[in-house]
Amino acid sequence: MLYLASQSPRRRELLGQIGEDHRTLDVDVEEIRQPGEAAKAYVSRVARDKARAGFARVAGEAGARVLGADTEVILGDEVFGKPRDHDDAVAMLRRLAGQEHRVLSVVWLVEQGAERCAVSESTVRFARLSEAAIGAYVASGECMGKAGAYAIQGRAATFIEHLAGSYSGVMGLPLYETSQLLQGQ
Ligand SMILES: Cc1cn([C@H]2C[C@H](O)[C@@H](COP(=O)(O)OP(=O)(O)OP(=O)(O)O)O2)c(=O)[nH]c1=O
Repeated sequence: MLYLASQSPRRRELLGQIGEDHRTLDVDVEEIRQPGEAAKAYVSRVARDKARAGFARVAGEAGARVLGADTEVILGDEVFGKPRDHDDAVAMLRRLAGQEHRVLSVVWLVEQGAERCAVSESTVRFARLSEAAIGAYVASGECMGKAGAYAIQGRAATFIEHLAGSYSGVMGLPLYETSQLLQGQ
């Protein structure tokens, strides 16, 4: 049985999109970047911790495989996770406006005796945004629970001038890379 160790509705929907039959596991992993920890190392560590925490719950089942993922928005050396509140979301969107940033999604697959991962890195360019546009977006509530305080699959689609990489990766689960991982590639 394949498990997805995630509480993210986007990840559940995305894994369903490619027809992968799975069950979900609710895991709670602390997302705190260590001082000096490189962005990619941090995203990978958190994704692996989620997959390991999930696997610990089902390790007794023969053939259990567990996916865990993490997505973060990276601007220069800064890592933007999910905003704490609306003020934090406004501050993130002000920084992203008119700029190009990276979105890093790492997926780990943990099973008995093996742990493997896949990485997806995308580049997203935001249009310049007025204070009114940022205010209206944050008031819509869509920013909450999303890395970088935006959702490409939602109204924030109107902010994105250019994307190079993986749409599903930005949304939280890179489907090409995940399917390669599941096929053992
Ligand atoms: C950039 C971006 C992120 N997101 C979401 C995907 C993730 O759910 C979230 C990033 O937070 P994560 O910490 O990666 O995931 P999560 O806490 O939501 O879920 P879990 O740890 O249980 O798997 O941001 C979008 O939905 N759209 C976007 O465009």
